[in-house]
Amino acid sequence: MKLHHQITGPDTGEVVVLAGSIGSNLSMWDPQVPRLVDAGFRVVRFDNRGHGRTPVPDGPSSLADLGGDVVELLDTLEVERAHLVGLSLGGMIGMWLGAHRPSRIDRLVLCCTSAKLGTPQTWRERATQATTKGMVSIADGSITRWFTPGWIQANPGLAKEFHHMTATVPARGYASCCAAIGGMDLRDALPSITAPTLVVAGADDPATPPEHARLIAERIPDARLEIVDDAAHLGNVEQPETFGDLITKHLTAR
Ligand SMILES: O=C(O)CC1=CCC(=O)O1
Repeated sequence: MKLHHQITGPDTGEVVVLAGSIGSNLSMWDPQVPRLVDAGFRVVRFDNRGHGRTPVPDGPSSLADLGGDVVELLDTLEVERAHLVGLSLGGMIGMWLGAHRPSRIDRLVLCCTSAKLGTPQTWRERATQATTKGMVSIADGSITRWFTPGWIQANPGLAKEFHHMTATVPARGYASCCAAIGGMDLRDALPSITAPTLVVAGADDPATPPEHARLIAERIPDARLEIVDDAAHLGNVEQPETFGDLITKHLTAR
């Protein structure tokens, strides 16, 4: 599927693809783009299928479908090899690509993500909630997982914007990506990833807690783990400087 995307930064820069969470759109990466562009990268970010301005697929998707979308995007842009920074569902896409399309991936940063999350039933229920109760009910739940209570209290305007971001995702698009997460188990694929990998977790993330990050870092050869304090699931928004530093240092380390 053709992904709606946005490119920022010099044509000659190494390409960094930013892959986001379920219920988001490419603007979730706003805090990291200027830093990456300053470091000389050409930043490519996209809306997952069924999210933002990318079309809604017919029926459930698999993680291989979402990974295939990114490969198609790289092909369209004539990019042979890119770094990938993914958060949550975006990190799952990154792990899938690292394991199944290793020639297309340079370095990986896997933020607030999991190699296996919940059960197929959990995600069928989430999909049914989206299509029967509506996306405002999904957004009401997401916001409490995405941010710590203190951050929401201190940033009511931004919290409202992120609530709106999820509430306006098409329910069938969200449900399609729920199926991809429910059907995913990347645990046995992790040891085959050869890309230099940084795993970042939010210490207060209730959705993909630090122990999920630890498992990923233990199974990917030579991966490094960082746990960021005072961050829930959208750690890149709650702790933008720390995430920006970690990502940029990992991608530029020689
Ligand atoms: O449940 C949430 O909103 C957190 C989450 C799990 C996978 C993902 O992309 O976001």
